[in-house]
Amino acid sequence: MARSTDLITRVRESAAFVSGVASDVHVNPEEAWQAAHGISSQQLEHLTSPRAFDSETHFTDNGPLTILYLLCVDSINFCFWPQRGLEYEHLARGLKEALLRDQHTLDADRLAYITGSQLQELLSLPSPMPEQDKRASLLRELGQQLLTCFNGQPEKLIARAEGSAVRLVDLIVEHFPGFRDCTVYRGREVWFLKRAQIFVGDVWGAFQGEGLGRFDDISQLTMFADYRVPVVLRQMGILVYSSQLAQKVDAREELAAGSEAEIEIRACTIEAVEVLKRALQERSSRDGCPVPHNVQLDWFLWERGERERDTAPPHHRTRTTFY
Ligand SMILES: Nc1nc2c(c(CN[C@H]3C=C[C@H](O)[C@@H]3O)cn2[C@@H]2O[C@H](COP(=O)(O)O)[C@@H](O)[C@H]2O)c(=O)[nH]1
Repeated sequence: MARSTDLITRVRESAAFVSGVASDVHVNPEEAWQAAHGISSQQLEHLTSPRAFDSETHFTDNGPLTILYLLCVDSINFCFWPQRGLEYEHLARGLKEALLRDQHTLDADRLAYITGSQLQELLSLPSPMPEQDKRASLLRELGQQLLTCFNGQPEKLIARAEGSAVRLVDLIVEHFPGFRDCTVYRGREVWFLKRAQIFVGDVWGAFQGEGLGRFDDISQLTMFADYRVPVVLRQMGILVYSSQLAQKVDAREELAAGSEAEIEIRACTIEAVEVLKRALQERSSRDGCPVPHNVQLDWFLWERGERERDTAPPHHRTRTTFY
C-alpha cells in the first residue's frame, strides 16, 4: 500500500512548487549563497549549540506541564500586528505567569470551556486581543481533543510520536484541526503548518533535544512561515518582491488570507531557508562549519527580525489564525 506522504514532506513540496511558478515573489540563490558565506563560524557554533529556553518569558518546568504550556502558546501564536504593541512575548509570558499562579489553570477540562474574556483575564491584558474569541475557541478545541484522544495528558501525544518530529506534526494536524495550516494555490493544495511545526521546535528547544524533547528527525522541520522572517530575508536580498507587491506591502495594505501574493510570500520564505541551508551544507563540505537545523536557522532569522522590527520595512499584513 502506498505510504501516505507525511505532512512535512507536503510542506517542502508546496514550497518548491509555488516558488517555481510564483508571479510576485522569488528567491535569489546568489544572495542566499552570499548570506551563507557571510555567517561567521562563531555564529554558526552558537546557533548549533543547545540553547536554554529563556525562562523570563517562558514557563520551563521541563515536565509534562511544559508540553501543555507550549500547546497553548502555539495554539494562539498568531496575528499580533493589528494591535499596536502586542507581541508574541506578551502571550508567552502571560500564560507562564497564569501557570505560576495556578498550575491547573490550563488543565484540559478547564481549557475545554474557556471564553475570550476569560483568556484576556488569564493573560492580564488591558484590552481584548485581535481575534480573541477565535483564540479561545482554538484553546477549547485543544482541551476537548486532549480529553477525547489523550486522556487529558499532553505527554501521551508526545509519546505517540515515538521520537519522530515528522510523526508528531502529523498527529497534531490529525487531532487538532486548528493547526491545519493549508490552502489552495492555482488549483493545488499547499501546506505550511507553521504553528504545528513551531510547537515541535519549541518542545525540542525547551527540553534541549532530550527526554520529552528528543526527536531523531528534528532536521526534517522546515522554517516556520510567519510574517517576521520574510522581512529579514527581503532585507538580505534573498526574497525579492515584484514592484507591485512591494508597493502594497510597504504601504501596509492588507493581503487577503489565501491570496496568491500571501501564499507566494510564505512559500518562498520556506524555500529561501531551504536554499540557505543547502548553501551552508555546500560550504560545510569545504570548510567544515557546523550546519544548523532549519529550526535553528529560523530562530536566528526570527530573533534578528524581532531586534530590528522598529526600524525594518513593514511586514506583510494578513488576518489569519495560522501565523
Ligand atoms: N518563524 C518564527 N515565527 C515566530 C517565532 C515566534 C516565537 N518563538 C520563539 C520565541 C522564543 C522561543 O525560542 C520560541 O521558539 C513567534 N513567531 C511569529 O512571529 C510573528 C511576529 O510575532 P511578533 O513579532 O511578536 O508580532 C508571529 O507570526 C508569530 O507567530 C519563531 O520562533 N519563529
